[in-house]
Amino acid sequence: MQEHRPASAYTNKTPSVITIGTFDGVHIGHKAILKKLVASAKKDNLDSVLLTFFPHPRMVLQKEASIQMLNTLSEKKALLEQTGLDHLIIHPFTHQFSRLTAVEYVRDILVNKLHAKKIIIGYDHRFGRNRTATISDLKEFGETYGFEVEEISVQELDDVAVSSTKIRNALKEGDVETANNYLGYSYMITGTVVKGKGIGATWNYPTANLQPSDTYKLIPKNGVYITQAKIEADLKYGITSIGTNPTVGGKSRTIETFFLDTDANLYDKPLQLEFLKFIREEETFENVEALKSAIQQDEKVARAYVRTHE
Ligand SMILES: Cc1cc2nc3c(=O)[nH]c(=O)nc-3n(C[C@H](O)[C@H](O)[C@H](O)COP(=O)(O)O)c2cc1C
Ligand SMILES: Nc1ncnc2c1ncn2[C@@H]1O[C@H](COP(=O)(O)OP(=O)(O)O)[C@@H](O)[C@H]1O
Repeated sequence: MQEHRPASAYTNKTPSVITIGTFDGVHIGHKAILKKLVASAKKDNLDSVLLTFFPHPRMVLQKEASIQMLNTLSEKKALLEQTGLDHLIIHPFTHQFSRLTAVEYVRDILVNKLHAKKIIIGYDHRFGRNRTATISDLKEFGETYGFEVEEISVQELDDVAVSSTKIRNALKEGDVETANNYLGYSYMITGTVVKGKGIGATWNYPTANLQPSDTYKLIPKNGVYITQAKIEADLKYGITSIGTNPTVGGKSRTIETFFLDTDANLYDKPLQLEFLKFIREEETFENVEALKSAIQQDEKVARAYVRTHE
């Protein structure tokens, strides 16, 4: 897969089959559309192209600082890499770009730049300044400029939209198993290990504090989870606490993991944490002793899980 950023960096001249969208999560519904795209490219000797916008239009137009995404851009790239897609075009969504009229966008970008022969797109796709153009406009443009439009049905699109919303909602409820079923892989948070208060190690439960790489990444509900991560080339299981650590008077939210059976030094190292199962809610314990025995119990639960999953 070749990456092009922005669209003007795309210089390939091979006629293409294109789909357009955020594809946040690259979940099983998205994969079905991408499979269709890649198969269509093969059949008609076209290059498959995904045109995506980053930052997300809502981050730019509505200044939604709180927007939460299932994938960071680099996670999305890694997931798309596995689909057989030929070209990923990441175009920055700016105010200026948003003012392109439908005809300018179709003619200058889709046709002249990307050499569209076919566009596979949802029935409700809207584009151009103020999102006024519809799929029937796109079909008319297709007659003028010589490309075909394949419409993704209500049913197919509903499956996609529903699973995206369901994944977000499931994660916000801590239900990572449902989220993972829709994603087709384990939900992950990517980032770097940073210093914490240094309390964990004094209890024999050192915890790697994960600082997510991107602020827009959706963090699952506060609570304790079974997780896994690659530590120095080995896959290790962990117990991860997401929360404000109320027992020790914490204020800000942290993502802390005690990894089973390792004593690796993880400070300043990259970490990609995969979420496997919710164990329990975050609690405010009477004292540190009660917290420690709760963590011991969490470890037992995790070890039992590992035994049945290895
Ligand atoms: C598996 C696990 C479960 C935890 N559960 C809770 C909890 O329910 N309530 C709480 O206040 N802190 C909880 N903690 C967080 C501890 O308070 C935290 O690890 C401790 O403050 C050490 O932080 P440090 O990395 O800054 O040293 C949990 C930590 C782990 C590893
Ligand atoms: N099994 C382990 N799980 C997590 N971190 C570990 C483990 N063994 C060693 N470490 C190291 O210990 C650090 C955490 O120790 P801790 O006392 O909790 O300090 P901090 O509060 O700075 O996170 C981790 O960042 C990592 O470098």
